[in-house]
Amino acid sequence: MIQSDKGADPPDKKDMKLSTATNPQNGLSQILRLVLQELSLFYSRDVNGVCLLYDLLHSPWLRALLKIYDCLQEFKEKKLVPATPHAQVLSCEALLSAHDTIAQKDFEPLLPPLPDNIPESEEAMRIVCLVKNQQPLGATIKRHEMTGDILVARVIHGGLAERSGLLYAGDKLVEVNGVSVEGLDPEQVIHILGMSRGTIMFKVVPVSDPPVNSQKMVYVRAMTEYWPQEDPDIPCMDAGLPFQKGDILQIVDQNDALWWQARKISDPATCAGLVPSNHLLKRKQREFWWSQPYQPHTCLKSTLSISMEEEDDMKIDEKCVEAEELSEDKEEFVGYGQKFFIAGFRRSMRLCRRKSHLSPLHASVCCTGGCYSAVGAPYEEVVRYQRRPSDKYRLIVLMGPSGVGVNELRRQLIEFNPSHFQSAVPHTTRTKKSYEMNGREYHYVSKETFESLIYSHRMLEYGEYKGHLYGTSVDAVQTVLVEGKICVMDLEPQDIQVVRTHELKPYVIFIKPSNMRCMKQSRKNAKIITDYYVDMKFKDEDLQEMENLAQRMETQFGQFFDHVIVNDSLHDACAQLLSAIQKAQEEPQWVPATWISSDTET
Ligand SMILES: Nc1ncnc2c1ncn2[C@@H]1O[C@H](COP(=O)(O)OP(=O)(O)OP(=O)(O)O)[C@@H](O)[C@H]1O
Repeated sequence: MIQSDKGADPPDKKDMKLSTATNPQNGLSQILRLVLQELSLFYSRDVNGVCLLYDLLHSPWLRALLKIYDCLQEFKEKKLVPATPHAQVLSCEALLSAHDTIAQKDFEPLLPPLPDNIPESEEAMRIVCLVKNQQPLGATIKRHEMTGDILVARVIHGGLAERSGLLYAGDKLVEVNGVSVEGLDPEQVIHILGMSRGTIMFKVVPVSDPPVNSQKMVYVRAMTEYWPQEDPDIPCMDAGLPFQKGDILQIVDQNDALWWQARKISDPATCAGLVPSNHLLKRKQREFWWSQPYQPHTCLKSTLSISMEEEDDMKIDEKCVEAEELSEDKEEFVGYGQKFFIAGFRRSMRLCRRKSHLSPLHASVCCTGGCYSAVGAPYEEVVRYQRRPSDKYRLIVLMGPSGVGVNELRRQLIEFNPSHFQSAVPHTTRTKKSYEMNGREYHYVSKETFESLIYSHRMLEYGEYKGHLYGTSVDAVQTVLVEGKICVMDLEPQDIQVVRTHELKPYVIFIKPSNMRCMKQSRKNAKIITDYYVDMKFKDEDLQEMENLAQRMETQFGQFFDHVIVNDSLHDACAQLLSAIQKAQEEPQWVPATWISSDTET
């Protein structure tokens, strides 16, 4: 006993103090402390059995248990606060009762029990149970050419199979819902799957090396459209992803050289779909192009032949020179009733622009958009670009069918804030008039100088009108941007490729007419600019032509449009234009990846 007495530690006063100080309210801990104090008196007197009781009560586990009890008591008195505001109304009891109800419930559908007659030799098999709901399973199958085995050809990203993490491309299907697939065609397997409801059980031999998708995520802009339903080559039509020109696609899998998996960023929640790879789509485009009846290239058309209509135009042009020049002068002097001069709105400049793509000079120097869409890259890699405040502003390009209001909107924008928005001063080879100033209305240059600017690719757009050349140079645009202003220019769509450089980072806004009924109403007092007439009113044919041209432009060049504005009410269109320009300059936008890599190189 003495030994045990010696052996027993005296009550730890320090420890007890600590527990009293930290928790004076503790009921059981406190009682235990007092009992131990009492016992320590008998302990020294060696009363029979006291040592045993003392050791028991002094044991760490009992003390820990009592501490936990005390803590729980303390929390019981505290008010529990739910983590989310809408859970305020829930009481603790309600939550526990909900939990118990759910825990006791058997949810549908019940998975079938695993077959118990799996032979030893089938160790390498995997049983996969997927619950089919409204969604497709998200996997495609194929037959191995040599062995005839039915294999999982690909697992679609974001689909049911991929989310289960149980099926991989290359897995061999052995059974579907207990039916052996040996000797079956993929179509027959699909039929079995189609007939199945609820749970589908696959027996598979797992691929030895499940593919790992380590490629980085790539985003592309579709430069062409694709309709899987019209493509007989697609391995699985239902898994195809249709897209239109200009759609931004996230390429999530490029493991297959021919068929990539992609999803539209406008629809990120859906599972991916199959799209032709860059290489395959290019091949398809080329095949399609060659299969079309021969059409002389639009570039060549104008150099080779001048149609009767154009010859007529030329005759009429001659007759109208006087009226034209007069009206130009009037335009200059009146200056649109402005308090300040805005360059680039001259009638001659606007008319030459319209004819620019017909010009032989133009044709010999650059290839137009028609060419581009036939043989150009079907996907353009894009990245998110956010202009930094120290960067120059992005060039704003407006385009639309003649008469839609491109110049009206551009003019209103500049008038609204001339210290922020500006046009570039164009170049011309015509002689300066007495009231004009070099560098204000135009930069007046010789024909040789103008042509050298064209051949050195310093002209963004140019054309010939009444024997004179007119155009806008890169430097003229840069002059505006360097001044810290936003340069707004209008452009014919066939010139779009020339401005798409990392230097200018253009943001292209397409101005579109509204429907005929609205246009008839809104354009009652509008004036059209033509080669022959000054201030002519819009006729129904003009509005119809505008609508047709707008459709053609969208079909052919829609992939380049960053934003589309329907110019119905001028007031609304101006407000939309302002807001679009602000977003272009201040919010992240998709731009060609080459613009950004060029930035880092320089
Ligand atoms: N939303 C609108 N509502 C009413 N009139 C409009 C509207 N937009 C433009 N207009 C008028 O339509 C006429 C043609 O517009 P504008 O000259 O800007 O056309 P455009 O697209 O620049 O084509 P072009 O280069 O052939 O002149 C002008 O009289 C203009 O004031």
